[in-house]
Amino acid sequence: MDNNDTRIKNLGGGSLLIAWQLKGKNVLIVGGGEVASQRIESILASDAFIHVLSPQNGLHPRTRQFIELRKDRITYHERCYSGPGELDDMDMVLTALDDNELSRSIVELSRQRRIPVNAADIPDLCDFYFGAQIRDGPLQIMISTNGNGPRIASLIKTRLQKGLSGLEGEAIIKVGQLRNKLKERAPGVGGQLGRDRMKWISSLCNKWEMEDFTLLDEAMMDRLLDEGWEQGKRVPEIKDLGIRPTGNNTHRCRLYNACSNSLVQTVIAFVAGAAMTTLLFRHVSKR
Ligand SMILES: C[C@@]1(CC(=O)O)c2cc3[nH]c(cc4nc(cc5[nH]c(cc(n2)[C@H]1CCC(=O)O)[C@@](C)(CC(=O)O)[C@@H]5CCC(=O)O)C(CC(=O)O)=C4CCC(=O)O)c(CCC(=O)O)c3CC(=O)O
Ligand SMILES: NC(=O)C1=CN([C@@H]2O[C@H](COP(=O)(O)OP(=O)(O)OC[C@H]3O[C@@H](n4cnc5c(N)ncnc54)[C@H](O)[C@@H]3O)[C@@H](O)[C@H]2O)C=CC1
Repeated sequence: MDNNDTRIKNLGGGSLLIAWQLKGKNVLIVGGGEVASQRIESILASDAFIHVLSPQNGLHPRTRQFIELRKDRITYHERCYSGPGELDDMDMVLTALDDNELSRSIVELSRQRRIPVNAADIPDLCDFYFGAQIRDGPLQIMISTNGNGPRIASLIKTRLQKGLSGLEGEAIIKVGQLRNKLKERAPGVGGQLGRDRMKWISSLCNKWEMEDFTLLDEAMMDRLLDEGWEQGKRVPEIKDLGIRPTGNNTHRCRLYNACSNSLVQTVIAFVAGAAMTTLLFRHVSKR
C-alpha cells in the first residue's frame, strides 16, 4: 500500500466544505440575539432572503441595525415562534435561541421536511456548522474545527489574515474577467480546447504575482489574449505588455518598510552624531 492508498483508506471523520449558493433562497432565523446577529451577517453575504423571528425585547442592537439597514433582504416578524407553519417555503432554518427544547423541536420539524437546519445550541443535531470567515470580494476562507473548538477557529482566522496581502480579492476579480474573455474567444465545453484554456490560465496564475493581476484593465486583458493565447498559447510576463508593477505586494512592502525603517534610523543617528560633534567642537573652542 503506498501513501495515496493509505490516505484514501483514512478519508472520513470530517464534513463537506462547500460554497453553498443561497442567492434568492429563503432562510428562517428563529431568535434575534447576538448569535442571530452573526448568522444574519453570514447569510447576507450570500444574497439570500432572511426572515427573523423574535419578540422586540429579545433583539440584540446589531440585529436591530441589520433589520433597519437591510430591509431589501431582511423581513422581521415581531413575534414568538408560533408552530410548523413558520417553516413554510423555507430553504434553510437556523435557530439561535435561549430555549433548548424549542430549538430541538424546530430541528425535528425541519428534518421531517428535509430542510437543512443549524441549531446554535445543539451541534449534534446540526446538518452543517458555521465557521470563522475571512472575506475579500470573491475570496472566501472558512476555518472549521468541526465543532471542536470555535474559539481556536477564530484565533487561526486572525493568524491567516496577517498572511494575506489584501490584494487577493481584486486579483481574483481580474482573473475571473480574464477567464470570461478567454471563454468568449475560445468558446466550447470540454475536449482539447477546454484543456488548453485551463492549462493557459493555470500557467499564467503560476507565473504572475498577485499584484500583477490587479493592474490589468480591459484593454490590457485583450492585449494579453492577443499576444499570449493567440500567439501559440504563450504565457507572457507582465512587463511584456508594457506594464510595470509598482511593487505593491506584501513581500515587497515588507522589504520597503524594513528599508525605510533602517533609513529613518540612519538619518536619526546621523543628525544626533552631527549635533554631538557641534556641541563638542563649541565646548573645545570656548576653552
Ligand atoms: C458547532 C458550532 C455550531 C454552529 O454555530 O454552527 C458552534 C457551537 C457552539 N459554540 C459555542 C461557543 C462559542 N462560539 C464561539 C464563536 C464562534 N462559534 C462558531 C461556530 C460554531 N459554534 C460551530 C462550530 C465551529 C467550528 O467547527 O469550529 C464561529 C466559528 C462561527 C459563527 O458562529 O458564525 C464563531 C467564531 C467566529 C469568529 O470569531 O470569526 C465562541 C468564541 C467567541 O465568541 O469568540 C464561543 C465560546 C468559547 C468556546 O466555547 O469555544 C457553544 C457554547 C458552548 C458552551 O455552552 O460551553 C456552542 C454549542 C456547543 O458547542 O455545544
Ligand atoms: N454557535 C455559536 O457560535 C454559539 C452558540 N451559542 C448558543 O446560541 C444560543 C443563542 O445565544 P445568544 O444569541 O447569545 O442568546 P440571546 O439570549 O441573546 O438570544 C436569544 C434569542 O432567542 C429569542 N427567543 C426566545 N424565545 C423565543 C421564541 N419562543 N420565539 C422566537 N424567539 C425567541 C429571544 O428573543 C432572543 O432574541 C444559546 O443557546 C447559546 O448557548 C452561544 C454562543 C456561541
